[in-house]
Amino acid sequence: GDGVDPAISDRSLHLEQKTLPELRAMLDRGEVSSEQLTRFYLARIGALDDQGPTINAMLDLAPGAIARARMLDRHRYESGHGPLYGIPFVVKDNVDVKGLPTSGGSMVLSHAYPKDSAHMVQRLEQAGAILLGKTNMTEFAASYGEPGYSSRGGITRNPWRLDRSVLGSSSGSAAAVAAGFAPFSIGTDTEGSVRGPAHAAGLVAMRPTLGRVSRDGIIPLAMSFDTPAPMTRTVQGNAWVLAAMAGRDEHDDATWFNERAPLKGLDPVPAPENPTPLQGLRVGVIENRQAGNAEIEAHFAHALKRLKALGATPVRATLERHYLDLWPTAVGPVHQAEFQPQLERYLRQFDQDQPHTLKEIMRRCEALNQHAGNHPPVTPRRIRGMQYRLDERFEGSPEYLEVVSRRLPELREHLAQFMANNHLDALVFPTEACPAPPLTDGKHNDYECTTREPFALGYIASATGFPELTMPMGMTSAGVPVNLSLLGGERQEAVLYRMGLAFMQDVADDKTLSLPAMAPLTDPGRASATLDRRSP
Ligand SMILES: NC(=O)CC[C@H](N)C(=O)O
Repeated sequence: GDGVDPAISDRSLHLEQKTLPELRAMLDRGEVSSEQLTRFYLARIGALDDQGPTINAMLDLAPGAIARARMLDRHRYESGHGPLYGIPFVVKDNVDVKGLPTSGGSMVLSHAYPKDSAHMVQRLEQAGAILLGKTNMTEFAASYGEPGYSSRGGITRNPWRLDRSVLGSSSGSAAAVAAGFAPFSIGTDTEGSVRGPAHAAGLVAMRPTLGRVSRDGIIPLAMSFDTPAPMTRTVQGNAWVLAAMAGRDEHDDATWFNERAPLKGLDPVPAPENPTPLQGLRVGVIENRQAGNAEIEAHFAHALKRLKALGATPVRATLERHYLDLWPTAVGPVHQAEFQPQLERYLRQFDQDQPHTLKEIMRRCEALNQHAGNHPPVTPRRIRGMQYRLDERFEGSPEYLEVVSRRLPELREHLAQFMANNHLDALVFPTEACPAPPLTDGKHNDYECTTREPFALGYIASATGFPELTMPMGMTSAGVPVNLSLLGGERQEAVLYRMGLAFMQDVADDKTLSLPAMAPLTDPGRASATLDRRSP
């Protein structure tokens, strides 16, 4: 390559802090080019991911990103481009990208090259987005007590506090956006794998209605719940990304409704003149949930006041008890039954020398560990977890069929009824009852979590397939962000975005709140180190 462009050596641009809408405006005004942006992010990854704070957010980088950016720059002033044109992004390593392995973080799949890119990756690329690389993740997307760890990538660190977890399993996708490695990322969420990391990293994320976005080309965990989800720092940017990803795909039947009920109302909204833009919207405040942390409760109480000041009507809502404890009766049995057969169906696409069964994956994991001596790359707990999946295969069992054909539809039906009866546009609750936990089990005097299931309410969106928007509502005194969730009715993403836009705007205007408005790791010494290092 050539020398660093003067435009990006100008630290006053603070590209690592720019949100997607800000970058869109800068690109449109010609203040920065896509090539400059791409070089900047690659250099920043080079300086901060494997050295310095060792965020460990990234696995493989995509070759050709700079050439693609240069090509897009040549056509940038032509008409008809959408908001993602020329914008770099990163994607979780359980998503197929042609030319890179889909390893799911596992060393045993580090040479598993997919035949093609996932449908939604193709859609993002058609929209002009530039893939920088794949992100680290909890291996195979399920944690067995070690969120954010993979044998290929090691442990992902939380950019807000390096001794904290960024949760999982979309750990690298969250850390990358928070650390300023890309303005947006794609994660996947089965039972909270995007919402948890968004909470831990202070990001906006939408778990869309199941079927809004195709699951084609993604390592399955449990297809009854799996969905890709966009992660950003703003609500507007998030809506842009979801709109580009969403659509019907003949390879995923769940996407059938996208032509009949497309995403609506996600266009840029002019600055609200109206001080009460949420007038007429009713939010159900779940009364009978488990609290786990005093600071989160204080931020939540404040968030409700703000929603009210914006015109929304908070109403007390008491959920039927079993909605508060969906794992054992609804989510768990499906999760156990679906993983092995769905994974093995996915693995069929790979060449002969790749593993095609869960048993073979386990065998190779064990072989790896034997050669590694004292530091097994695959934790024994994970191998036990896979063994459990092998022992409990019951995709055809009466219990599983009962849950998928009766229980899950009932949960959907009853929740829709509950929201309709109470005229609720959304349910509102803290995304997690506890802040991002310490990375190790060591003593941490500044960590409080008094519930065993901080994510209990997250299973509602998984079990029903209804959309959930999560966004920052404050910072704890320990310096990690905490998020607010809005759970909407089926296909009601637009209403959630409307509320989220007003809420985040209001929060940004409130100078008394210390909010994760900027990417962490922005100290100027590090930024310059970033710029001095050359990218490929
Ligand atoms: N993929 C998922 O949604 C699983 C989430 C869960 N918290 C885990 O890390 O195991």
